[in-house]
Amino acid sequence: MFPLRLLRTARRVLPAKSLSTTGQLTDLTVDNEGIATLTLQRAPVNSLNVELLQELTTVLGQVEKDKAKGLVLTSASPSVFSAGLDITEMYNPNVERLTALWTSLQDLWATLYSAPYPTAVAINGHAPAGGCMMALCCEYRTMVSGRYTIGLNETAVGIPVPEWLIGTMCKVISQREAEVALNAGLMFTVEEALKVGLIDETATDKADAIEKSKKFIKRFDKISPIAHSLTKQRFRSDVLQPFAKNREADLNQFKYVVLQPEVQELLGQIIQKLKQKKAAK
Ligand SMILES: CCCCC/C=C\C/C=C\CC/C=C/CC(=O)SCCNC(=O)CCNC(=O)[C@H](O)C(C)(C)COP(=O)(O)OP(=O)(O)OC[C@H]1O[C@@H](n2cnc3c(N)ncnc32)[C@H](O)[C@@H]1OP(=O)(O)O
Repeated sequence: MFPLRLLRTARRVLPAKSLSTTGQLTDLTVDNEGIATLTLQRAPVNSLNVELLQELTTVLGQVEKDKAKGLVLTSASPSVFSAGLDITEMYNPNVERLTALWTSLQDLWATLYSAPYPTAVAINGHAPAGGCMMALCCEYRTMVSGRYTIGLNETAVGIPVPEWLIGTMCKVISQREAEVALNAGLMFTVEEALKVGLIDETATDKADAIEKSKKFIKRFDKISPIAHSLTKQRFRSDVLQPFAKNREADLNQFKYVVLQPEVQELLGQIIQKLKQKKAAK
């Protein structure tokens, strides 16, 4: 059984910044209404390495412990929300580090997806793969308009999408749209994402996206925290429960897939392409 995470007492409204912490890779601030904003700040593209994944999970635990009214997730980059898993962590990897990478990603997904407080994301740039995964975990998605893309492109980088992530996507867009997109690793433009329901609304800029996210969190001002958290977890339990049972198998499959020579070759080509792109800029 996936442990239920209920907020048993009312959320506190804390004075501005009382919970604020700045880790190396993230920044957490709390406004005077008690809404926490967690900003990814691992330059240049917030790629998720072991340290960033672990710091995010720790900070989410802090947000829960301190009973913030809700959480807005965003990024400090001007054009990238998150580039997903750090590809260099998967290329010619040290197996212990690869294990830590996947275990930390599992922890982050489980913590954010089952968060007992309301969550929203202000997607202020590209959100491929793990970036899209974090957005999908939130209850409300606002994305800044522009030439950005969002989606689960794992198959394009040689990685099969795990069941729990397919389940997360199918809770947001139709199974048909999800199957077509995930099988081929398709990315959505902002307009396409809005059309299929992958995002809930667009924003003119990051400030607008954060304001819209906070407006969503304020919808819960008069809702009992226990009613909210239990209902949310019931909606998500059919994805959370099997995940909890299959964590070890999921980890072993990930390591098996990533260590395949053809996947290593593909990852090497992607790293090379990213380098060439930079050189051409
Ligand atoms: C059943 C079996 C179970 C197996 C389970 C397996 C997988 C589970 C699947 C899903 C779970 C969630 C995890 C998914 C896996 C991933 O996340 S893989 C990562 C996929 N990400 C990408 O493909 C994105 C690649 N990057 C880009 O497309 C672009 O960088 C960008 C994000 C669109 C930004 O473009 P921009 O022009 O602004 O920047 P640059 O491209 O110039 O990049 C700047 C800088 O950053 C480096 N970089 C970019 N992306 C990554 C990355 N993902 N990891 C590491 N480094 C990255 C790039 O190399 C540049 O570096 P520099 O040259 O040193 O400056």
